[in-house]
Amino acid sequence: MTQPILIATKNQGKVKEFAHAFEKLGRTVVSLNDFPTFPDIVEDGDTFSANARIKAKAAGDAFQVTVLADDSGLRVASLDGAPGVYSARYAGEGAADADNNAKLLHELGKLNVDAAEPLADGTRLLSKAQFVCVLALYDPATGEFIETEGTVDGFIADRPRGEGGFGYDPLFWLPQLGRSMAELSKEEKQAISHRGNALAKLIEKLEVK
Ligand SMILES: O=c1nc[nH]c2c1ncn2[C@H]1C[C@H](O)[C@@H](COP(=O)(O)OP(=O)(O)OP(=O)(O)O)O1
Ligand SMILES: [Mg+2]
Repeated sequence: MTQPILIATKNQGKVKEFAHAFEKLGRTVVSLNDFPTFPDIVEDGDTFSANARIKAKAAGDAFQVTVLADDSGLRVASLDGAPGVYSARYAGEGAADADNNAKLLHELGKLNVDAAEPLADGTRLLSKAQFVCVLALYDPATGEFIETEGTVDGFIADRPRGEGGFGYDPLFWLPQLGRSMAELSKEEKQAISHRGNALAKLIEKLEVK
C-alpha cells in the first residue's frame, strides 16, 4: 500500500480538491484536520511562496514525511493586489469565507466602478482579479523544496453565484465560461484553476526528475 499524501492544510475546500485530483492518480490524502492536536502554523511570510514553505516545513519536520502545502489567495486589480497573502484573514483573524466576501464587496463598493455593461441578469463586474496558488513539496530527509505556481484570471462580480468550491469562488467570474468559479464541477475547476494549474506543473516536474 502506498502511503497517503500529507497536505499541510486545515482548509476543507483545498482538501476536497486535492483528494479529487490525487484520486485519479490512485493516491489518497490526509490533512492536518486528521491530526487535531497539531499546533496551528503561523503564516508570517510576505509571499505565497514563503507561506507555502513555512507550512510544508512545519508539518514535514514534525511528521518526518514528504509534505505538500498550498498557499493561495486573491489579487484584486482595483485594490492594488489586495487581499493577496492576507486573503484568509481579510475581514480579520479567524474570518469566515462569508466575512471575507462581504469585506471584498464593501471595499470595492467604495470605488467608482466604470460603467461596463452589466451581464444579462444585471450582475456587474467590479474589477479584474487573479487567483494565485503556490504549492511547495518538502522532503525533510533532504531539506529540499519543489515549488510551482499557478494562476487564473477573472473578475469580481457584485453578487455571489453558485454553491460549489469555497472561499471567494462565488464572487469570481470567469468570462470565458460565463460562470462563477462556484458554478463549476470539481473537474472543471481543476482544469482551469490556479490550484489545478500549479498541481499539473508539480506533477510534470516530478515526472521529469
Ligand atoms: O480556489 C479558491 N477559491 C476561492 N478562494 C480561494 C481559493 N484558493 C484560495 N482561496 C482563498 C481562501 C482563503 O481566504 C485564502 C487562502 O489562504 P491560505 O492561507 O492559503 O489557506 P487557508 O488559511 O484557508 O488554509 P491553510 O493555510 O490551512 O492551507 O485564499
Ligand atoms: Mg492559512
